[in-house]
Amino acid sequence: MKHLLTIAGSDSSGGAGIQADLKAFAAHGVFGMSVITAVTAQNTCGVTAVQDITPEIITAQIDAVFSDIRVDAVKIGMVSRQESIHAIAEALKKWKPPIVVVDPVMISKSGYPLLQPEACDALIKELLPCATLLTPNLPEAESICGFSICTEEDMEKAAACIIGLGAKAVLVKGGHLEGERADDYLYDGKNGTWLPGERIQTEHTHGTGCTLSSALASNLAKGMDLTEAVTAAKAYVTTGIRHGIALGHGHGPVHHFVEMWKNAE
Ligand SMILES: Nc1ncnc2c1ncn2[C@@H]1O[C@H](COP(=O)(O)OP(=O)(O)OP(=O)(O)O)[C@@H](O)[C@H]1O
Ligand SMILES: Cc1ncc(CO)c(N)n1
Repeated sequence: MKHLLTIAGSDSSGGAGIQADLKAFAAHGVFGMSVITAVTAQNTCGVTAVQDITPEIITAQIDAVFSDIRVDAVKIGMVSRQESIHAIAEALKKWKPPIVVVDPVMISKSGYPLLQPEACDALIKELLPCATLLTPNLPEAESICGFSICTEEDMEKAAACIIGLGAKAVLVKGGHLEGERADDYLYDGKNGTWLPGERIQTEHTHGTGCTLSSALASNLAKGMDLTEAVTAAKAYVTTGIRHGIALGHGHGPVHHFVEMWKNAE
């Protein structure tokens, strides 16, 4: 069995963050572990408060896992403070996990900042170069690249810019583009691939980005190549969005289909 670690924030409503990651890991039949970077008070309507975990406790959690257990892949989500980003980058240098998927979380769907403004530079300089694959949405890619992204051509330009900054591969997600499509663009510095996706008309998209990056890390750990891993992860999140759960009064979470136990006997 593959062992996966998520380094991310907790979402009390269970739709995004650590909770989404562990559900996606379970659905992919891998063993999930977690390092919590922040506790958010959050529901389907938005985020009301954030308490960051200290860099020392983040490092201690990472060391506790790696000193005892083989880690086949790491997924990194919300890390809001510069000092926490630095601690994680140092720990990655020390433990050298073979696969690191970085979802550069910046702002929640409801508009709450999950990355402190002064930490954006550290994310670009310290975490981005550790990424086997970086998975920015359009506003995140805009912050990283410093230009606005409105067309598919802009998405391709952003992907090239992010490779130039040191990520080994990048998936620029088109979920925030206007129109009928939710196409994503994968680029590894040599080959570019468009992954077609139809936009599903729904309110219930809480946790799409977290789910996609965790599915991706699982697929890569299981030995799929980049294109296979992204194709399968996009299919997983699309099904999850199609069956989004009308929970609470705001944006309900994507569904995770955990059917593995039926085949376990
Ligand atoms: N309404 C939709 N219909 C179909 N696919 C979608 C829709 N919204 C997003 N996606 C897809 O979901 C995946 C996650 O992308 P998205 O842009 O939503 O991430 P995100 O903004 O980082 O999410 P989060 O807010 O959870 O951080 C991408 O593959 C994207 O194309
Ligand atoms: C903890 C957490 N991580 C990531 C997201 C994605 O937006 C969120 N809403 N909450």
